[in-house]
Amino acid sequence: MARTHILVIDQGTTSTRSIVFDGEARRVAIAQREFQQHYPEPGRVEHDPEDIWRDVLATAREALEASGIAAADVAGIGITNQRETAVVWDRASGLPIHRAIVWQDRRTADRCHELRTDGVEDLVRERTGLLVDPYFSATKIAWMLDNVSGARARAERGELAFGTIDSFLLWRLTGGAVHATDVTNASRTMLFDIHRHCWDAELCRLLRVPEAMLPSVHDNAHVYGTTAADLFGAAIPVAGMAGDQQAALFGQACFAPGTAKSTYGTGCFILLNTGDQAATSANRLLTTPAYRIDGRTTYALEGSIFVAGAAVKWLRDGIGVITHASQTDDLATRVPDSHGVYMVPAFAGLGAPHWDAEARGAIFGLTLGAGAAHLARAALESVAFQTMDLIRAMAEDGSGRLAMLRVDGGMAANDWLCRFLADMIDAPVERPADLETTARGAAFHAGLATGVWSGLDELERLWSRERCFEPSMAAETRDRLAAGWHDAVRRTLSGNR
Ligand SMILES: Nc1ncnc2c1ncn2[C@@H]1O[C@H](COP(=O)(O)OP(=O)(O)O)[C@@H](O)[C@H]1O
Ligand SMILES: O=P(O)(O)OC[C@H](O)CO
Repeated sequence: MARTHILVIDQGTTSTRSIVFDGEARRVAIAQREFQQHYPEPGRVEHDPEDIWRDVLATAREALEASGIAAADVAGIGITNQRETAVVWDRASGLPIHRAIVWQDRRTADRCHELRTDGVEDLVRERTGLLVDPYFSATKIAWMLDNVSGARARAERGELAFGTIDSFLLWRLTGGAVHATDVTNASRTMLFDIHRHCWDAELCRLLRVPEAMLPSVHDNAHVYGTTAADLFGAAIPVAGMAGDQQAALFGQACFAPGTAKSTYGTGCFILLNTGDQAATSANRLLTTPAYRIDGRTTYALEGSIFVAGAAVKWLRDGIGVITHASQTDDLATRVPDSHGVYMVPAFAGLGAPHWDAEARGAIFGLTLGAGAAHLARAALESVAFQTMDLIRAMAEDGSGRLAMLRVDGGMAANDWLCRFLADMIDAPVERPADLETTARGAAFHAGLATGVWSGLDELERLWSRERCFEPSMAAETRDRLAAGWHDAVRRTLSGNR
């Protein structure tokens, strides 16, 4: 019997999901686990790679069991992951030498400042499409090599391996046989030349990362290796890998230049397909590979927002204003406006277009009339305002007016947010029938590599829309709200650090 199902491992910032898709890309089963975040000091965020591995195995086995599909009927595994998060492990034992340093971690802000002062930024922009920021992996890797005793010498001798989460999982899934990554994850390290498609020796030297510890880099749809037989009862090919934001673009079937998606998870990442052109931005957006299939690269412009759902999580876990994230929908609907309250959620600095690692969160306009509903509304509004700024930046960079924006991620379940977003970007917001588009994108890659699906036309037909939110706000109201937001951002950037 032909193998027709795909198992996807979606390893996000706050949770790990495994999902089984059938040959029509329909979700058959899902298993999910939240895992522990470590905040050892202000500005530092770490994950224990062993927690991640434990949850990957547990959810993959659970999803397989719930689907009723035998491992032998799975055509391939797709992996998609939180990007940039850096793991360094010992090749002989397979054990990490330090907890993973997460993409939100700001500990290397000073080092990045130094690099900018040394004039490295232009080279980084030109070769990698990125800016010098602690967000990306390179300075996190160097930090581990400099702060774990003996690590740098071991890395230089080739005893240590670096990987983003995809690469670490591939290593574990294949029983230590394969050390590889895909082009989208490689491109987030600040070490990968996105035009020549290889690790850049000069950047490795400047950023002090020995090339001996880097994985080999492949297409997104590619058979990377097979799982160790004892893990699932049958060997399964690992046939697709992609960073979660690029996977979401693919899962949203944004295959044509000019199409865009925005994913609302912990952070929010807007990617605009620019075709085979690695378009550059005059507004501090990133240039990044969207996918590479059969050796052909499609690029995207990316706007990276560090805090989206995390602001809602903070309302829940940080200050206890809500007990469940979805309550923000109802709370925001209950009040006619935010009562002049603006939240600038710079909890982890500000990403595009400001790139200010030192900025800290702020709430403006509090009066005695402000309550929980206004705070919840201000948090949701801040996510839409940030999206608006980045879509305007893309338009200024020459993308033209956006015809529509496809949304996904856990927070896109929020109807109020989607309506407000359509108003603020003044374009329709389309929500797909299944919000698990990140996993779908990874499934598409694994399905292409294993022959479950034949090409992009077929994948486009598998996408379906659940709802479209049309803009209806008066331009004058939009301009007034946007002006209030920009004023709050200005004040945050000038004084709050
Ligand atoms: N209905 C909702 N309204 C607002 N925020 C939500 C809603 N549901 C989930 N969220 C937020 O979305 C995030 C979870 O989305 P998810 O895509 O699972 O994130 P990740 O992949 O980064 O772990 C959480 O930060 C949560 O606060
Ligand atoms: O975990 P998410 O979905 O917020 O995604 C994290 C991004 O990949 C970070 O670049």
